[in-house]
Amino acid sequence: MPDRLHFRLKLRRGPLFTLEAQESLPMQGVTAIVGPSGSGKTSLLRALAGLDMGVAGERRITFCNKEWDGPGGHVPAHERRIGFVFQDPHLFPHLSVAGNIGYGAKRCEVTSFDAIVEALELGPLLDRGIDGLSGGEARRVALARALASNPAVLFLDEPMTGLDSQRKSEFLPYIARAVSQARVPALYVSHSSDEVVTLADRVLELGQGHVTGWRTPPMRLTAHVVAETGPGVEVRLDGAEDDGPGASIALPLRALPGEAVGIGLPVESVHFSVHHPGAGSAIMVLPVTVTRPAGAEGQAVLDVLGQSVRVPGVMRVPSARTLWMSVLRVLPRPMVVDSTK
Ligand SMILES: Nc1ncnc2c1ncn2[C@@H]1O[C@H](COP(=O)(O)OP(=O)(O)OP(=O)(O)O)[C@@H](O)[C@H]1O
Repeated sequence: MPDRLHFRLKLRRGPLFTLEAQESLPMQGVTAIVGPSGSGKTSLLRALAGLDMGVAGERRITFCNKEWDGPGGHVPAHERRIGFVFQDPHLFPHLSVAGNIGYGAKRCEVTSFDAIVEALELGPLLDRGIDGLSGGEARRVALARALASNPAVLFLDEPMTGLDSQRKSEFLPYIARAVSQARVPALYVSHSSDEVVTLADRVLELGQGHVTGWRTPPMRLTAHVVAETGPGVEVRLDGAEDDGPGASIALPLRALPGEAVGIGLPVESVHFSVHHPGAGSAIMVLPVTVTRPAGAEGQAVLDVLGQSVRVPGVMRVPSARTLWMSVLRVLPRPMVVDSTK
């Protein structure tokens, strides 16, 4: 079982808002924290980080069996080994890109500077000043600086704020790569679950200062537009057979034939069977292979027509087993994760 971050908090922010939340988060992979504006996402992250200690209230926080806040005392924020990436990159204007990344590294023993620079493709920028970096480059530098501080956990608070959708979809794979290569767990705050769907292993929802539940991230697949249909487009998964229960889905989206579209299928609409389900109510039936069975965290990895897809651990079946995946219905409709439009 992975280590966990346990917390129980009751903190008053202003006259009208109280963060009252209790949860236990696995410290493995990416945990997205989503919720509407003002629901307390940033307040939660700051409380867990040990910032805002002036706010009166109750705090019990244990990170990987180490008490951060509680009867045993208080670990100051700078000793929690949190790599923080904020909405604003907050880079040091007097330092080069390399200097910014190395700033965190100076305070800790770090051997992975080169690996971080490589994972985030920052090599060509190292000698530059930070003036003139694009929004996406600045975010990569901020992420690299956080990783170089050798963190035990990353806290990402809407790090893509202000980036356009093209830059967002470019930045996401960098986060995914950095998190998996550095093997550091991450809490990722976002307004939009679409934004983190490619990253998150699990999604915690907040509403009005309370945890309202856990949501399973949709299964993400890439498809290509095959036709415009008037109200939208028809998309098809690459490699799907032309006949049989279609591998195509109608999407309410403006896009041109040939364009790639990322779609998220709600897991409630996806079923698996050992035998072909035959013609029925499925709008899509596809053969899939189990690449990695569900582990402790309940995520299995499947090969779906050459795409690697993570799904909750419904299948405790051996590797290499072939199954049939039926998309029975799509609730409320396939979520458009990203597109070039
Ligand atoms: N320093 C403060 N003083 C008074 N009220 C505060 C303070 N910080 C936050 N709040 C209030 O706490 C509530 C939660 O704010 P918070 O920033 O945690 O929400 P959020 O979910 O991160 O919002 P957003 O998505 O807009 O960033 C809001 O009502 C906010 O006005």
